[in-house]
Amino acid sequence: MPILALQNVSKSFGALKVTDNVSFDVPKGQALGIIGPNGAGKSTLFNLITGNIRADGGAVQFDGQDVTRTPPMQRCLAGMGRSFQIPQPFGNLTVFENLVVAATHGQNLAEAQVTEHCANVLARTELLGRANQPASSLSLLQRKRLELARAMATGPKLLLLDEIAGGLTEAECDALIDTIRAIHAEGVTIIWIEHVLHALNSVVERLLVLDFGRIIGMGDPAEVMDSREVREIYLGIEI
Ligand SMILES: Nc1ncnc2c1ncn2[C@@H]1O[C@H](COP(=O)(O)OP(=O)(O)OP(=O)(O)O)[C@@H](O)[C@H]1O
Repeated sequence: MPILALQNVSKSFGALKVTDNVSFDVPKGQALGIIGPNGAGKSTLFNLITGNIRADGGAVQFDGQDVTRTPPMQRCLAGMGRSFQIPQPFGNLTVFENLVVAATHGQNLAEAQVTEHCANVLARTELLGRANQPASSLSLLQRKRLELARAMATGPKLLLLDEIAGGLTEAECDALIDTIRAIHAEGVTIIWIEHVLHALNSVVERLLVLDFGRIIGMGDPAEVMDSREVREIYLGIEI
């Protein structure tokens, strides 16, 4: 059974069709990459999956349940965690306090378990040494790590990452990839939108390409990247 299934999901903003009859499944434990030109509808697709925006048509199933009309908070409690393209921590709270907020509200964890759970997430995201620092004082890589940690603190079965590698140096990117790989190895299903293709392709097992809200390619990353339509539309290479 897939952990996530979209069937004919559509969304328009006025006359602009941003999600055009999109259907796909994600098996449990898989890492799926999503690529596409700016404005292709990638973040909108995440918003439809998490419930931040309501689809005009179609259905979303998560972990065997129809969640098409379920609010984002309930989807989070059911096991969907996400990072945002622009990190959105509580700047005045410490790194640890940010995780406590996520763990307390994002999953049904007993109060006595919160501290241990958050310490564990800090270790897995390599933020233990920053635990008592205000979030506003972090470097870009640390803010990306905190964004990942906040999503992990909600105890996700499905982790949605929105351009988490953007703006990092090569070395920082490699360090973040190691962390994401380790999370994936623990069995967390991942859907990752990313423009940094080498980072994405070093983690994902399957690639989905969006263009003007439509899926124009899906499958093995190397085969998808090699297809004529993807090379023409996404990479702008004339064949
Ligand atoms: N709330 C909204 N109201 C109106 N138009 C929107 C809204 N959200 C997104 N759009 C438009 O929908 C289109 C797709 O936006 P979206 O952010 O999903 O693209 P994207 O593929 O994530 O782009 P990028 O790679 O630049 O982040 C864009 O033309 C955008 O301007």
